[in-house]
Amino acid sequence: MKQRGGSEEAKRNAGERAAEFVDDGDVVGLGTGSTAAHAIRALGRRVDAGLDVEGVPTSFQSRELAREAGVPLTTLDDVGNVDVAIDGADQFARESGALVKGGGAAHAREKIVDASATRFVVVADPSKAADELDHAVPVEVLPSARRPVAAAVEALDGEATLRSAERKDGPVVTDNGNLVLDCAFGSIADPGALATDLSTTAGVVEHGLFVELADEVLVGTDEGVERRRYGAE
Ligand SMILES: O=C(CO)[C@H](O)[C@H](O)COP(=O)(O)O
Repeated sequence: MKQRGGSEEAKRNAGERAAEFVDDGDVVGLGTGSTAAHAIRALGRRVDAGLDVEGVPTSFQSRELAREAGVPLTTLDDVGNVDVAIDGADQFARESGALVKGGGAAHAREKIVDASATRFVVVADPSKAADELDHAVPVEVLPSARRPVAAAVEALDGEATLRSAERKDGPVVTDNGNLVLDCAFGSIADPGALATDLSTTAGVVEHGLFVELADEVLVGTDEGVERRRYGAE
């Protein structure tokens, strides 16, 4: 699995704390990435100890990991929504809890699962915190829409770069068979407005701005976990 961001200890602390929030009988959204992976493994240990849960994976990676960890799986088709979603982020805004996600190109499925959750818990390390979001926004596009979407991003004063695969010649292809444009906009003063602009661009399957979705962010450090809550709880 790709290693991004802060220390493994910080990620483990955040992921393991989030797994404690899951109750018997819950359906759990299983996020993607190295921090969410700690939550999936911790959940697997709780299942071994008798916890009755089902997980909805957000990617090929989280499905494989859940199987290895012994977390029983279901689908949104079967259950409709999840009780708790636990997922990572590439960046979060300290004040609003708005997120940039999609470092693992899984943001389309992640958004479907995370948005369906009664409680969406983000797990992160301190390197992900920002006063204003400025991380490039991953945009999943239909392959035939790559150039028109790149032009639309430019019209929004952004710069779109096709994400390249690392151990394959050519582009990253998502779990849904699409391409990813990493779109740099500099500092994003109004993530909600940019999210609307991207969502209404023809050919965009999903973008990595998650605005007003997170209920809390657990920021792991080497020493423990800081809990930041957002929205009405
Ligand atoms: O959005 C994601 C995948 O699409 C990940 O949650 C995000 O990239 C954070 O990953 P990590 O915990 O490995 O830093």
